Amino acid sequence: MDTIYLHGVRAQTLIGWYDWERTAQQDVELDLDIGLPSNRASASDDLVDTIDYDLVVRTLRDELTQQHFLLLEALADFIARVLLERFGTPWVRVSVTKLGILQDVARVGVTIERGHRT
Ligand SMILES: Nc1nc2c(c(=O)[nH]1)N=C([C@H](O)[C@@H](O)CO)CN2
Repeated sequence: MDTIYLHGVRAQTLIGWYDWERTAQQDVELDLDIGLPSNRASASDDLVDTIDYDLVVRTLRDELTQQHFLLLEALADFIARVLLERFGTPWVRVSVTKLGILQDVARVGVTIERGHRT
């Protein structure tokens, strides 16, 4: 399966288990590996035959500013569902990272996979 990757995508959302985290949106970093429904674009050289990664980034940034989550797991699942349901990806790996939220821990996050990799 051909894939598109988008790594180190910064986005903002309201997220956190604790009340103090949910007073303002915070930056999260996304690492996305997105399976393509076909490899048609390799031959056609046409954007309509693939997933437009620019549209993926714009869609996710827009959606995440309108949502709120308690856990990173729920945020990752939301992103996976957008990619599966709206972009037609058959398989996706989503990593979401909080930056500097824990003392002496640079990055903490979760990774999930959804769909089927062929
Ligand atoms: N498995 C998880 N553990 C924790 C999460 C999470 O999203 N998934 N979140 C928190 C707090 O929101 C944390 O970011 C700040 O203490 C704690 N544990």
